[in-house]
Amino acid sequence: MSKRKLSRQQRWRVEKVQAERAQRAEKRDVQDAEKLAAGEYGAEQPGRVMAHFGRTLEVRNADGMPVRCHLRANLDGLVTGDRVIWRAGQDGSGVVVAREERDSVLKRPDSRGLLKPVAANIDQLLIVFAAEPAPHPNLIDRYLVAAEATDIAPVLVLNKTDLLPEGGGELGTLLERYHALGYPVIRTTTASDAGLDALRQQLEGRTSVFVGQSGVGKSSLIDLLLPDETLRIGALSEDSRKGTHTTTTARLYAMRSDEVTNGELIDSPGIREFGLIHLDEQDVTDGFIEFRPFIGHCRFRDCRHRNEPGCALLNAVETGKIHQQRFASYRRILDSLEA
Ligand SMILES: Nc1nc2c(ncn2[C@@H]2O[C@H](COP(=O)(O)OP(=O)(O)OP(=O)(O)O)[C@@H](O)[C@H]2O)c(=O)[nH]1
Ligand SMILES: [Zn+2]
Repeated sequence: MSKRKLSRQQRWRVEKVQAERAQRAEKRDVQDAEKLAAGEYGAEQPGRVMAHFGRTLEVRNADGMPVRCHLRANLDGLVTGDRVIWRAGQDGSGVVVAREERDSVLKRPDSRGLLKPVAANIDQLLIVFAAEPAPHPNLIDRYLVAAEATDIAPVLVLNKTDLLPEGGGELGTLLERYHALGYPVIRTTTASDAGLDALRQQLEGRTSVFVGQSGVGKSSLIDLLLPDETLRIGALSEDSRKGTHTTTTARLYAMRSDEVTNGELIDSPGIREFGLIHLDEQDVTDGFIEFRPFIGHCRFRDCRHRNEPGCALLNAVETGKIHQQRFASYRRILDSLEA
C-alpha cells in the first residue's frame, strides 16, 4: 500500500488529514496547558503504561487501577511498560506529563525495517522451548545472543517436560550446558499442577516477556499464569471499544495471586517473535558470554577466529574451556549473517 504511488490529489488529501490531526493535537495540548495551569488536573503521580492506542494510553495507577490518559504533544513514543508521571482530570481520565528513564527497551523492526521500541522496563526474557517442536540446533543460541544484545536477562524455560524421556534426554543434557554457563534454567509442563512452581518464583517481583518459536507452549503457560485475564481484557478504554486499536500492540498484565503476588507480563504476538532481529558480527561475538575472557587475546588483532594461528578462542575450544558445539553454533550464526 505504501509502495503504491499516490496521485497528487491523494497526496494532498493525506497531507491535509495529517495537518488536521497535528492541529487537533496542538489545540488539545494548549487546552491541557491551560487546564494544568488552572489547576484542573490533580497532583502528579506515578503510573505505568499498560497499553497504548495511538495517542491514548491505558496507565495503571498506584492502586493498580487502569486510567485512560492522553499524551501531551511533546511526549512521543511511549511504549507499554514505560513508567510515567500523570495527573488526573475531572472526567476520570488523565494526562501523562512525563516519562521516567527506561531500564531497558525491547525493539522490533517496523514495516520499513527501522528498529522501533515496543516495550520498556523488562527485567527478563523467558525463552521457551520444548521437545516438540524440537529446537533447531542453534536456535537457543540465537535467542541468547539477541537477549544479550538488549541487556535484558535471559531465562531458559524448557516446557513440555512431560514429553521428555526419563533423565531428560538430549534436551536435558543441552540444558545442563546452559546452566553451567550461568543461565537460569526452568523446567515446566502445563500437563500437571506441579510444573509451574519454579516458573512462578522466577516471575515474582519482575517484568517478564515470553518468547520462543511457535507451538512450544507460550500461550498455554500464559493462560495458566493469568487465569482471569479474559475478564480484564474487556476493561479497556472507550477508544479501543470503538475498534481503533489492533491487538498487536503489547499489553502489560499484572500477576496478582497467592502464588505470584507481584509480577508483570508483557505480551503481544509481535513481541513473541523477538529473536529474529537483525544482529551484526559484534553482537554475535558479545552474545556468547563464555567467550568474553578470551576476546582480545588472539595473536592477531583482527583475528576472525577461523583458523588463524594463536587464536585464543580456538585454543579455548581445544582445551575444552569453550564447548565445541557452542563454537560451531557461533560460526553458523556468523555464516548466516554473511549469507
Ligand atoms: N504435552 C504437553 N503439551 C503442551 C504443553 N504446553 C503446551 N502444550 C501444547 O502444545 C501446543 C502449542 O501450545 P501453545 O501454547 O499454543 O504454543 P505457543 O508457543 O503459544 O504457540 P504460538 O501461539 O504459535 O506462538 C498446544 O496443543 C498445547 O496444548 C505441555 O507442557 N505438555
Ligand atoms: Zn581468534
